[in-house]
Amino acid sequence: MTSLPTLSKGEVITALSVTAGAVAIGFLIHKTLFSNSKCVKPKVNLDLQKDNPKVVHAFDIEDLGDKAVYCRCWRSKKFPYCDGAHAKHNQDTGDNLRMATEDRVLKSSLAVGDGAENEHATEWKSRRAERARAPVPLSHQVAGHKYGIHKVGILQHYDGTVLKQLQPPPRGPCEMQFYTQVFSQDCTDPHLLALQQHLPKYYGTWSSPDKPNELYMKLEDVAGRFTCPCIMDVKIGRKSYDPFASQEKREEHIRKYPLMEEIGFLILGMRVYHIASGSYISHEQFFGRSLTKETLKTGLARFFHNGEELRKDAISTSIHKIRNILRWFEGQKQLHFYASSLLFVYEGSHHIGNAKNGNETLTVQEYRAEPENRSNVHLSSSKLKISCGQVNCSSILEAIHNVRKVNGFGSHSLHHQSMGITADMEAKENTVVEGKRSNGGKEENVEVRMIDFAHVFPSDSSDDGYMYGLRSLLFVLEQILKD
Ligand SMILES: Nc1ncnc2c1ncn2[C@@H]1O[C@H](COP(=O)(O)OP(=O)(O)OP(=O)(O)O)[C@@H](O)[C@H]1O
Ligand SMILES: O=P(O)(O)O[C@@H]1[C@H](O)[C@H](O)[C@@H](OP(=O)(O)O)[C@H](OP(=O)(O)O)[C@H]1O
Repeated sequence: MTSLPTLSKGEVITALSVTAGAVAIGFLIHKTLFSNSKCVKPKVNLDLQKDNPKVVHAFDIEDLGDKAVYCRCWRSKKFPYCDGAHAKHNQDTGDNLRMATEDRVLKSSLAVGDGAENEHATEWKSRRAERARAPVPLSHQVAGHKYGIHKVGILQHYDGTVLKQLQPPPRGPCEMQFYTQVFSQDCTDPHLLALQQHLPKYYGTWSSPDKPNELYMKLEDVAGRFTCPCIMDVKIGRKSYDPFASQEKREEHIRKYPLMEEIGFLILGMRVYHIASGSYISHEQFFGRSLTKETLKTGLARFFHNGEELRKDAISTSIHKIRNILRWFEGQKQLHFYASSLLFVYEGSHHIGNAKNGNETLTVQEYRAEPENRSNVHLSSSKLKISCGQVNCSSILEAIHNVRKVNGFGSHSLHHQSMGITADMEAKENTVVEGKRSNGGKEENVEVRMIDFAHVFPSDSSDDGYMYGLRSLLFVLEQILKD
């Protein structure tokens, strides 16, 4: 048996020190390289929802108001909202946390009373309000031009009106000129006054603060007061191009719908509310162009069929309204309308009388009482003066003529003629007070309005092409009713 060497006291102490050092170094190496505990760092979240794998808070942007001040130190008693706990945390630890400092945080800046931050909050508030007021594409546009990369057409203003961007000259300025004259406060021309009731109301011009040079016409939304509006756009007249159209444009229009001359109208688009499915069926321009003399009646009838029944009430009210428009045309010889449309709207929902209160949209009287809008009209008038030289209602013929001349286009004869205006005077009785009619529920559930006036020309004869179209349309509608 081998005996262990005997160590002196000094040797024992040295050996123990070396061993302890080696163990300590080994422990440190192990801890650094292998131990899980290397991940254990001071925690941000000390005690909030510890049984939850992830603490998530979602906020609706619309709900963000003055209380949108969020805790970032995770020590708030009101978490996720800030209670000022970060101040103590910063003091204790030398940290530099603060409440959430996003754009939407209003309370922080307001509470602090810091001028710059208040300005920031005010600016944010106004940006938010601006965003909420930004126009959106009109959801119920059934035909017409669409512009720009996003192919946006008519817009919907937050106040319920629609915005139609001015088309390039001469169309846009001519259309604006036409609306301005018809709805001028100084207007005394009985024909124009009588025409008001057949048009969407005109509320002057509008432009966005970002793009003040893009001018829009602000118009009554003809479908705005309906719950489930069925809408159809029908172009009226034997020619869909004006007398100054190039040969190329004439040929293109004739090629697109050779029957226009004979039929006198063309369905540009429609959407119909189908009761059973609770959804809209839409037809675009190709549908209208595919209709022949044989299929025209059934094609047109589609607009009045809700999948369950033919809405004869809507047809007869439409006929009544078209007759009123025809009467206006029979009494005037000063304007010719090309490529202009009739916009049909009827209430598609089950309950007749469902149309929203007509007074929800501005009446002309209300508009006239509104100073902001009045200044808009002055703006448009002064712009017009530059191009037309005048805005007096009595001189609509010269004004339209001038717009066309300024833009290098010709004009029809400028002769004024005095004519029988009995029918117009009758119609004038009803002028302007749309939405306050008292002739029963049915009328209020149907609209037939003239729209699209980019090609209106002064004349000294009656507009036979347009009247032909109206009579033809009346004939087909009456046939549908009879059948
Ligand atoms: N005042 C209005 N109220 C409701 N909808 C409207 C109104 N004006 C236009 N619309 C919608 O926008 C569509 C196009 O309108 P409008 O005919 O004025 O535009 P446009 O671009 O000049 O047409 P086009 O390409 O036929 O010349 C209409 O078919 C209709 O759906
Ligand atoms: O229905 P589509 O096939 O889109 O055809 C357009 C439609 O006829 C428009 O009414 C017309 O504008 P105007 O009524 O102002 O003439 C436009 O002419 P444009 O191409 O000259 O703009 C046509 O292209």
